[in-house]
Amino acid sequence: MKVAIPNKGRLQQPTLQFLTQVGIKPLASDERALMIPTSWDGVQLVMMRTEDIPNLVEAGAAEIGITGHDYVTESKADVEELIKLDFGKAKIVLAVPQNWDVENVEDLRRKKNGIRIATKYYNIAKEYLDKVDIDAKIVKISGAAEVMPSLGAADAIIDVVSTGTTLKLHGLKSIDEILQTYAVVIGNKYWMKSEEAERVNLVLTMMKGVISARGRKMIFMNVDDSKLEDVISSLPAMLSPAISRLSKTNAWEVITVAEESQLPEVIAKAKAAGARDIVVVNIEKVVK
Ligand SMILES: Nc1ncnc2c1ncn2[C@@H]1O[C@H](COP(=O)(O)OP(=O)(O)OP(=O)(O)O)[C@@H](O)[C@H]1O
Ligand SMILES: O=P(O)(O)OC[C@H]1O[C@H](OP(=O)(O)OP(=O)(O)O)[C@H](O)[C@@H]1O
Ligand SMILES: [Mg+2]
Repeated sequence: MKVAIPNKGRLQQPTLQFLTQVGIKPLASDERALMIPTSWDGVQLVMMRTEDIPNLVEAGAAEIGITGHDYVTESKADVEELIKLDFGKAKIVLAVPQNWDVENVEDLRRKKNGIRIATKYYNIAKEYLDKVDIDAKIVKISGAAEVMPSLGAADAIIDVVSTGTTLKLHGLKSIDEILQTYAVVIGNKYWMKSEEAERVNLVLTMMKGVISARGRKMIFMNVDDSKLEDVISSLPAMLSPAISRLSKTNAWEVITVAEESQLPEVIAKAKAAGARDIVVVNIEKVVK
């Protein structure tokens, strides 16, 4: 089976890191190779422009692919978004010059008719502008949108923002948020019927396992017999905490899983209930 992944750009490194955790490690090959074998027998990586991945997965170039939700929306490709990933997070916004007396879309609508908006997201922009009833001309570009207003090539832009540094640097401000974006695993509509269906299914299961393990920790602790009930009732768990007898004392080892964000609270409660020797361990995968 083939997995389409970005051949460069912001999503490439996090995608490779994610795949390594899934168990798909690219095997050394020519640096310029666009088709790469991996440590997972029968799984090949195909390197493509992030923007092209939705259409190419629709066309059957790969069973699944990793790209941005923004590009899936923009392309209108007939693919399924199978797994929402926890990287590549950003927003698509409408931005205007900071010195404009415009704070929101209503102000912009009042300002003038026929403004020019530079963007690489033509379809997203068109749909949005129709929805908010702004009469604009879209100037289609393929990058560097932020510089267009100062060059006089456009009045405003629709572009991707994460920290907002680039907007600020070019004297622009966001006045509306159009779309939240993130990396996604997409699938060809027909993969389930392909010869590779079984392998694809297993890869997807492992991908989901990695995502649901993120942000979770495994906790081990020792608890005396007399405190066992109190400690167990203080703990969160996927189903319920596990217990096993310690070999030499009248005590137990209690094991559970908790959200990393809740760890300080969970540990404090367990300690107060009588737990000791608390050990926190990373989880690699949680397969449901
Ligand atoms: N701060 C950000 N700026 C741009 N894109 C981001 C950001 N954060 C996440 N992304 C996402 O990364 C993807 C952009 O990847 P893409 O490879 O097309 O562009 P790039 O990383 O800017 O590289 P290049 O423009 O050099 O080709 C999009 O899906 C986008 O939503
Ligand atoms: O809100 P910020 O954190 O400033 O990020 C936004 C910037 O990041 C992207 O460019 P990228 O760095 O990917 O380079 P590019 O212009 O070559 O696409 C995007 O096109 C913006 O310019
Ligand atoms: Mg870019």
